Amino acid sequence: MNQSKEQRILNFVLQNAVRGDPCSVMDTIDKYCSQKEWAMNVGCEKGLILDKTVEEIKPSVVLELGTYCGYSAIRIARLLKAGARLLTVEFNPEFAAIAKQMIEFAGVQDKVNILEGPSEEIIPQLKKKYEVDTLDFVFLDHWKDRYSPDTILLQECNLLRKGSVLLADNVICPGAPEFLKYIRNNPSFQCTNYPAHLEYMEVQDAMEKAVFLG
Ligand SMILES: O=C(NC/C=C/[C@H]1OC[C@H](O)[C@@H]1O)c1cc([N+](=O)[O-])cc(O)c1O
Ligand SMILES: [Mg+2]
Repeated sequence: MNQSKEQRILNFVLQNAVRGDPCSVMDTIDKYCSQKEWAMNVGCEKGLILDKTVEEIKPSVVLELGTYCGYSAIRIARLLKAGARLLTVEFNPEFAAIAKQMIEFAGVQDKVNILEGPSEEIIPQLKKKYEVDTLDFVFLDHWKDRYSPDTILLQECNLLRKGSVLLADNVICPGAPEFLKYIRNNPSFQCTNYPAHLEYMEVQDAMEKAVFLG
């Protein structure tokens, strides 16, 4: 049975990146996906916006929705302080298995917990099963039509506190119009838009940051 694109990306990393070096893994994934096969990693341009947001917040507890191959999980985890942790949710078991190997190769596995399953099932479990009080930072990069229902669910589960920061990828391409409408009209959120390009393409995209005001 021929390999998946995600398996080819992992193999390229295992053969070309430096084990234990997160930047080397990120650079190698970006190299493969810009030169050989496009894939939906946040990429290096939008990755810098993600880096700056994480460095600004210095979060202790991070939730990522949409792990895929683990590129952004590695990107975030490499910047986390000692004792801080990233919970990343992935619905697709094949992607979760690839991400696990990618994260271990990068050497950030001690900071990352991959939670397999649909976000709408996992979010309500975060407090009791995963011992989360509130989330300092949430990176939304999963199904675009889940961004607003999951943001509502995070609030219903009391997982946001005054100052919690959401950062959403792809609000222009593929687009998350319902999320933008919801979040920009909600007085409980202070929104900022960061124009950028779709990963590895000369196509307009943007990220949206939303700070929960409590
Ligand atoms: O669908 C996208 N992301 C949805 C990801 C979905 C993943 O999370 C849940 C699902 O199991 C999948 O593994 C996407 C699509 C494009 N795109 O250009 O098509 C670009 C991006 O950055 C994206 O995050
Ligand atoms: Mg994305």
